Amino acid sequence: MSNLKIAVLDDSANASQRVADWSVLNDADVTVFTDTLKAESELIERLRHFDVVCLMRERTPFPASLIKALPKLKLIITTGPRNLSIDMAAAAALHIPVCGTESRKTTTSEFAMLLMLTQSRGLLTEVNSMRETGWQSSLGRDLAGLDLGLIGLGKIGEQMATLGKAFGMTIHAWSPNLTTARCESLGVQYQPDLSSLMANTDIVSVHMVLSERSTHLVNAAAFASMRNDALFINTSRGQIVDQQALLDGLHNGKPLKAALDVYDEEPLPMDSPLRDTQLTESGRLLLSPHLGYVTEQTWKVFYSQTVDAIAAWQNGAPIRQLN
Ligand SMILES: NC(=O)C1=CN([C@@H]2O[C@H](COP(=O)(O)OP(=O)(O)OC[C@H]3O[C@@H](n4cnc5c(N)ncnc54)[C@H](OP(=O)(O)O)[C@@H]3O)[C@@H](O)[C@H]2O)C=CC1
Ligand SMILES: O=C(O)C(=O)CO
Repeated sequence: MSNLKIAVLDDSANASQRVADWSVLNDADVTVFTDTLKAESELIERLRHFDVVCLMRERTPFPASLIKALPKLKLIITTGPRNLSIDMAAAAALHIPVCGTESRKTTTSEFAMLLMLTQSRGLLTEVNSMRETGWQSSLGRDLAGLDLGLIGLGKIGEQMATLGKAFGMTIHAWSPNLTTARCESLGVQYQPDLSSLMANTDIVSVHMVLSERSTHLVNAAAFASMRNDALFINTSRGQIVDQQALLDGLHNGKPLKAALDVYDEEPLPMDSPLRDTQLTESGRLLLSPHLGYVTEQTWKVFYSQTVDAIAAWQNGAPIRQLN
């Protein structure tokens, strides 16, 4: 195959040059785009000459109409184990394989702990007040001794339980199909339903996969059952949480604080109600730009497996296909 044209859609500027070794591919021409286009006509114009498209997560919509409009497209690679923005049936119908990569569970759990620590100590407001020549304005809270509630005890949830215990927290968990046996094996307190988890913990962190059955799982009733002083963290997917219910909850003090890494739409639109300055400037709502998985080590896994998948596909060898 000659002159394989590869498009990489990655909003982390220069990451591809730093961590990927494209030279192992035969006669490949790689172009990296760091801006995120949403309009289909612009995406068609950008991608129509490419044979392979590599998507760094779910920011770019990849519906059937786009897939059908890309005449040269032969292979799609996405980072991570799933990508809900790709119309998998349309790709399959056109015999375009879609490959995924592995993900490091430690990367996102470390970031969720960072959000937890930052919000518990009011770090951002303190740092900002220092920059403005102020000095100590709030009392922080130790994590040790607090109850941590995990919605989901899968790969990342399990890692959160390990980290939370290392900080001296008592770990509780709930998810629709979670078993007491799994909780016992991980030294975690099983909670029978979401409202019990919300009511019995100081910090709640979401670690579920998004699908129809988890969309708006965390709703107004769940926020209403939270403790006073509670902190809410979401590093999973924006749609698992009813955003309006979270905003209403914050205005009513339940949760008292929140930290979000993921949104219904990414990048987060400038006019999103989540950018409520009353909440963000007071430090009650911390917003990060989907950083949970963005580290050198994870990017090396993503890019090395991306390059390997393209090389295998070029050579007719088996590839890790998603379905
Ligand atoms: N912020 C970031 O950068 C990153 C975010 N993530 C996100 O973190 C979340 C957790 O990831 P991870 O721990 O690997 O997930 P897992 O695959 O381990 O699943 C976590 C839990 O989600 C539930 N679940 C599984 N499949 C589905 C489904 N189809 N619909 C609804 N619920 C489901 C299960 O709970 P039950 O058995 O009760 O159904 C499971 O225990 C995901 O949303 C992932 O996208 C991951 C990496 C980086
Ligand atoms: O797995 C995911 O869903 C991510 O966000 C990154 O791998």
